[in-house]
Amino acid sequence: MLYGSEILTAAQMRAIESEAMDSGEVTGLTLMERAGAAIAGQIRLRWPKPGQATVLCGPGNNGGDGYAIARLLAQAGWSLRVLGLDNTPGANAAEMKRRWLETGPIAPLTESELHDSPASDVFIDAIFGTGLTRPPEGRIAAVLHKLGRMTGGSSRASLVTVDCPSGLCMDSGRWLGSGNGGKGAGPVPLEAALTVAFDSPKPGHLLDQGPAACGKLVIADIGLRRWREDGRPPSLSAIWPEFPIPDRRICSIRERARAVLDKGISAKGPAGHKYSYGHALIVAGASGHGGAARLTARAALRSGAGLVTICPPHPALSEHAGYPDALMRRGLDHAAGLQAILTDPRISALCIGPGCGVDRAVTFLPAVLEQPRPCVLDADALTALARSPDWPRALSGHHVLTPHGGEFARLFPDLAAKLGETSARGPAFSRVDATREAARRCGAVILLKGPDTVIAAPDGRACIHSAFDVPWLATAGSGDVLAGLITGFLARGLAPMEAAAFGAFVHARAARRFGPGLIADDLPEQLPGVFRDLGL
Ligand SMILES: NC(=O)C1=CN([C@@H]2O[C@H](COP(=O)(O)OP(=O)(O)OC[C@H]3O[C@@H](n4cnc5c(N)ncnc54)[C@H](OP(=O)(O)O)[C@@H]3O)[C@@H](O)[C@H]2O)[C@H](O)CC1
Ligand SMILES: [K+]
Repeated sequence: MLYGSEILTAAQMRAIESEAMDSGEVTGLTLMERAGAAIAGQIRLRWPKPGQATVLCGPGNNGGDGYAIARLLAQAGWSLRVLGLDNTPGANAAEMKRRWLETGPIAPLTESELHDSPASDVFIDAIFGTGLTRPPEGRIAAVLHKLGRMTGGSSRASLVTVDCPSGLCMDSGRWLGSGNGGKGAGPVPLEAALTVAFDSPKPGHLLDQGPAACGKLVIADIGLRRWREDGRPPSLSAIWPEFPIPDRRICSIRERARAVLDKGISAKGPAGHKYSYGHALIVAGASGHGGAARLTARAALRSGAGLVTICPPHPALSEHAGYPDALMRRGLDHAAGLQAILTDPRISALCIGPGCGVDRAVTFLPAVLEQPRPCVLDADALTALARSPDWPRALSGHHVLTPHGGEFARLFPDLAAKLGETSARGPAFSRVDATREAARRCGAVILLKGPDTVIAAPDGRACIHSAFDVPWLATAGSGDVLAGLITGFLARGLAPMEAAAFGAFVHARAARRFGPGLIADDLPEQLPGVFRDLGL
């Protein structure tokens, strides 16, 4: 499995925190002090000259962190205005509140007090963290609304959030009380410059509205590693461009990439020949639609598969002449023809869908699905699949489905509808929940495309691949290239979950390497450089 870093849900984080405290080796107050120090440190790193800060403290331990931050910044010469609630929080937060009161006053946490605050270099949102259970309402909703307006848009540089922007569900990256896309009855979504979270990223930092809301994400080590690393494999991990946690057992993407490829039965080595690296077959479509399948085939070739054959109908063969000459072409008109080709045991993976045409995919799907080779189903094949009754029964663990949101909705309309519903209680249903459930139902690996691509296996393993930093990857044909990469890695012998995760990773690396102005044709050409950069 290709891991970037482990992701913990809010409940898992709480459990680890409790375990640490129960051990007697660390107290909750120490953890809170470390959390406060980590955030105060990050603020001082970015604003080295002491300035004016306004800290908004909520009812629980997130608020406790806020009081600790206020005290530490005041000790460092900052001017502070602290807004808080007239409540008695849990013991640790109460102690932090008491310590702050030795330094300065607490104004009521209201919209008008926030409005009257002196101009601030930094606003610190310590209202809700992992303990958010429902959408903010009433007075706190009004405060968040005001905070969003004061720090959004061009002034967003001044908002720092403790653990997460308040109101954001840490398990889903959705604003509680809002429908899909952050719209609905919730507060003005906050747009932070910086979010400092503790120990591990949470799904909500990387999914859906989370990345836009969090801004720059920093993960602070508060000394919980020993209780986190209990030997169990992570059930959810992230692959993302930045790896801010250097001590993680799963941090080095280069090492992981090498290990993943070495595990493939056909890792390229000095003694290999082309058939050792697999043979990928791409079912292409009729004349006029050849580009998509050829992008897939070129990506499969560049992924390191030993041979790639593209199979359009005979009349369309001429359309595929020319570059790349390494690509093999073979006419394919009937399902029986496919069965004949597949008597060659050296064909080690298939792809059907890109540029295939839905009718042709309908014709070929039964023959593709009934044989045991690993196979990527993309684009038109997913539309064709959704049309066949009881389709989940035709799939199994060697199939990889790569739907975008629309294709996912065709295959799993109930899950897509649930993702669009307004969540009145946390945790909200997430893209990880939806993808995991989809994989479980059909027994195949599902890769749900997006800037927050989620990959899930039927056994519950899941991975988020974050590519919010490469918006230019959303270009025509980009998905065809991804399908080709995964097919190539399958042909080389990677397990379906690994092939999908590694495909997503390499795909985004290629886009990142090229930069803006990218078209899908550029992606396969970037792959040699990507592999070289990874030392593969
Ligand atoms: N991870 C760690 O090891 C550490 C985390 N720290 C910080 O602690 C918070 C989590 O603290 P917690 O107290 O569990 O939760 P919150 O502070 O986020 O909020 C809990 C209180 O808020 C109430 N609540 C929840 N939703 C709403 C709402 N919509 N409106 C009003 N009030 C709400 C909730 O009340 P309930 O009625 O739901 O019980 C709680 O009173 C974590 O994020 C970190 O910042 C530690 O400081 C360091 C270790
Ligand atoms: K917060």
